[in-house]
Amino acid sequence: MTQLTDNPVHVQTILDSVADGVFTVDPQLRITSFNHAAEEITGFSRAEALGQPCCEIFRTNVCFDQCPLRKAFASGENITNIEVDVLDRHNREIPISVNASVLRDERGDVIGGVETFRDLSQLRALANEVQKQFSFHDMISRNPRMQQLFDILPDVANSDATVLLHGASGTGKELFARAIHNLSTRNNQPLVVINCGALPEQLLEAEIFGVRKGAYTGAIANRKGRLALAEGGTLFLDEIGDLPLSLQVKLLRVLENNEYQALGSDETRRADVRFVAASHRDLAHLVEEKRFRQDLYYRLNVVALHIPPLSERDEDIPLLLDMALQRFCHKHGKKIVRFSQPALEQLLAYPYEGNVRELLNIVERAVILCRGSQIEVMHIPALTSNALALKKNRCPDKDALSHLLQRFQGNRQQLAQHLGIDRTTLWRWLKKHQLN
Ligand SMILES: Nc1ncnc2c1ncn2[C@@H]1O[C@H](COP(=O)(O)OP(=O)(O)OP(=O)(O)O)[C@@H](O)[C@H]1O
Repeated sequence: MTQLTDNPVHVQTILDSVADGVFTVDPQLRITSFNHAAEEITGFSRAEALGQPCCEIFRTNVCFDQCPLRKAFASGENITNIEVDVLDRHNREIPISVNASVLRDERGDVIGGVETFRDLSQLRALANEVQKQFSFHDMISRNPRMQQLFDILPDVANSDATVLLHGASGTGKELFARAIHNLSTRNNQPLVVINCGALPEQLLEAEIFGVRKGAYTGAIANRKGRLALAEGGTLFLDEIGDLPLSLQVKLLRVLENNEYQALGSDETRRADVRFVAASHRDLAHLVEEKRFRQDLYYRLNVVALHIPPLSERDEDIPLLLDMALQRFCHKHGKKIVRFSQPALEQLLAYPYEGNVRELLNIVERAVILCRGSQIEVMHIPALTSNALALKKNRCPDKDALSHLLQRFQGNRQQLAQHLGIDRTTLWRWLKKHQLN
């Protein structure tokens, strides 16, 4: 009995009825069949394609080093769902997903290969649309609590009121501060950032309020503080909970009547500045412990916004992973199109105690390590118990920390990077053990 597939016309009709592009090649990779969808996606006609080397017609970014058909020939295994870009007849890049398999005769000898591919343009466009829909001033989130914050931010920004941002490290407090500044009428004046936890008291005072020549040994000239640099604009006081009590009094005075004095000077200056402060610590708790002035707390707490940690917004992780992949591929000039399924599962299950910052670090590292077109499990750091302890933001003991400090020859930036923590956290740890 003759089989349906014995008749080449039937075979072509069957192939043409498939929505995916399909072409076959001989062992020398010359095209032996080309279906209708392949014509549609590539823009080349069947007549043009037949007999040509497949890399002349089906021009992808992996033809020369990662050709799926060659891989299938070499391994004898099917290659599935590789995402690549193909150039159509008019040199437009089209994202596609490719499968490749070897074709054998009855004796098992290789007689060619078949490649099928699906146009992902619409899917990609949809994904971009989703990203846009959930984006707000460089931030992305589909979490209802975050969306509420995005919603009220324009009004908050317009009010010129002091804002207190509360959220764990890496949740995006600085991005919120920037959005508030950019949405406010002060947006044509500077936004100046100062981290209140990163400097010892005297230097911090000089940094915020400015310093008069001779106020202390290192003060060799008059210098403007960040408050003066932010004139007309916004001053973002990060880690306000770390502000020493003496400076809290000074700051309160600026908040109450816009007046301050530079370090070592008795000349009173006026400031026209909007304040946004942030803390990863609960300021009310610090007030109870008498480490933060209650009057300053009330002054700062006019509009308080709480940014939820990433662990309370799982729905954001896939969005952030996609955004991070795009961002770091662009930065490092790579063409990685996705995460493999096992890698994605691992990334979705990750604890991200360092919040969005940690997620970004993990993806950037993976992008740097990855040579192929998708991120694999091996590109993602495994969670060791040591890493887990550090992730919980627990401070290591004094010996361990001092040993690490020596290993990095006192370079705090490198040490913080090594530990996967920000410099402020490291500074707190060093302070705790009196290592600074
Ligand atoms: N929702 C978000 N969408 C996109 N990127 C984000 C988002 N939230 C945070 N990021 C990114 O994560 C990183 C950390 O954010 P940011 O510095 O604003 O956090 P933070 O809360 O101020 O941290 P810290 O308390 O340690 O100073 C930045 O690179 C920021 O761009």
